[in-house]
Amino acid sequence: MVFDWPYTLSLLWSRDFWQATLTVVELSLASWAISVVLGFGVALARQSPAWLLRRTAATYIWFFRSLPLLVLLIFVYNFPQAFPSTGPLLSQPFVAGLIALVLSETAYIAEIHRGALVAIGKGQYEAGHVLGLSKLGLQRLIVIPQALRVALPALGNEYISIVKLTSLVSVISLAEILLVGQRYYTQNFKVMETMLAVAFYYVLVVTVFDSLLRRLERHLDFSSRKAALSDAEQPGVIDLRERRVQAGSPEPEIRLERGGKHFGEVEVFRDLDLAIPTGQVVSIIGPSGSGKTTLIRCLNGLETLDRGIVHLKGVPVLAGTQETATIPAGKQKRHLLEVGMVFQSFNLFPHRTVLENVMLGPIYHNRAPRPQVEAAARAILGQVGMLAHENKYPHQLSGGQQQRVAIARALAMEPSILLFDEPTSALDPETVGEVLRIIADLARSGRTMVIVTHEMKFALQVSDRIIFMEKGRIQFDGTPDALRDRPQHGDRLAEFARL
Ligand SMILES: Nc1ncnc2c1ncn2[C@@H]1O[C@H](COP(=O)(O)OP(=O)(O)OP(=O)(O)O)[C@@H](O)[C@H]1O
Repeated sequence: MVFDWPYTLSLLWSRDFWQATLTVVELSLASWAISVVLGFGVALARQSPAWLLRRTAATYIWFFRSLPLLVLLIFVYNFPQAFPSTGPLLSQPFVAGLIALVLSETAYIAEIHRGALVAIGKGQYEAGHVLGLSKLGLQRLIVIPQALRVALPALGNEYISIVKLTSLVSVISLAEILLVGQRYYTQNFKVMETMLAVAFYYVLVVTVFDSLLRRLERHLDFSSRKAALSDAEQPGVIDLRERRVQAGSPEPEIRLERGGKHFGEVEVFRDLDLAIPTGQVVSIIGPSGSGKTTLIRCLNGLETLDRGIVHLKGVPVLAGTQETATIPAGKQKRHLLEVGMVFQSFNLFPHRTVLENVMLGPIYHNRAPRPQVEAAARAILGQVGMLAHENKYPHQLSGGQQQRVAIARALAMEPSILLFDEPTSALDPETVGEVLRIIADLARSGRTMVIVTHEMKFALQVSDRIIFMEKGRIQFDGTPDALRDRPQHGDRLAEFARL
């Protein structure tokens, strides 16, 4: 047999093949784009706390992954036999092919998204929560950009699979590349020559889109961006120590009334009362597992209380799940913006620069026009000594620098109370000092602060009040001097504080 090269080459500018290639591109892109969006919804539903939603999503994924696409195509195309009213729509091979591909691909893509969503740490959601982002805002600004970057290589792969799967649509007579090839070789019997041209068109589509997806991947890959120092001028340096807050309000800045919390069998605390007056700096110390972190997480709604009420300046803002009082979500959110939080593990948004991290909250809440927010963010970054790093991404910073940015991010929301959850525990000993210096400056500024810490010396130096917690109970609540003056008879606190 002589291979007819001139015939194969002539197929490369065949109008029928180029038309079919356009159909394949349209069908595959539309199927992919729709499945990427719907798949995200199914992935979210798969993780939903609502049992029915979770089960429905899981059943959808199970069913459509089990069903061969060919069966689905024939079923959708012949659906009008049972429901004639769907005829005008589903008897069009392109529409029937699109629906079958979307039904099937949404199930696969949902699992890709789920993998990407799992890769986003709980800390990212918590950081979004303390900045007062709504569920939608959190998805749009924090989750989707990060999940997309994680999922993109697998989504690109799925696109290539879809391009190849479009060849199955030939069974419902859509004039795609394979069907055009079949029509040619059934007339001239030049199977090999025709199929070589068919292969060329598929490879062409895949190669073009693969290179476009790679470009998009590179564009979204913030980890490979250059770490450039900024030469921005410090706009109006404000010394943290000069920003004294008016103290002396009759109501405590924050108050927990009869707080109770347990995790399963473990009761963390019960009937706990705590009131922090405006301008007071309180350090909470105590052995591991005594409930310090859970306590401050309950103060800003990161953990739900079982019992008790949290009041901000006398207004109830959070109620335990077993309380009869309910507080509207909108009211909770508005008030909780007053409570800033700095986490042990920083929880900066890795896909945003230092400046963008600091600006995110005020921009989201429309606190001021963008140039004003930017100037304020730069001023705060200057205060924490991070202005030169404003254009860097979090992974390009040391732990201490990341924590200073996290403090700046919390300050940018102008909270009336700042909670610190072991802010130096994740740091190298060399960088602990730089973060403690910033916190000490803030403490001297008259801000209301609650610091959970294991840094005893630091707590004694900067705090107005020390609380020692053990087994969920407050065992000591007094000034640093009162703690130092305690008789040294080897009790638990003296032993813990090594006084
Ligand atoms: N999400 C959770 N699920 C189940 N148990 C939890 C959870 N978080 C905390 N606990 C438990 O609650 C208790 C108090 O933990 P918490 O983290 O508040 O203590 P801590 O005093 O801050 O400890 P550390 O100083 O080690 O951070 C511990 O027994 C802990 O195991």
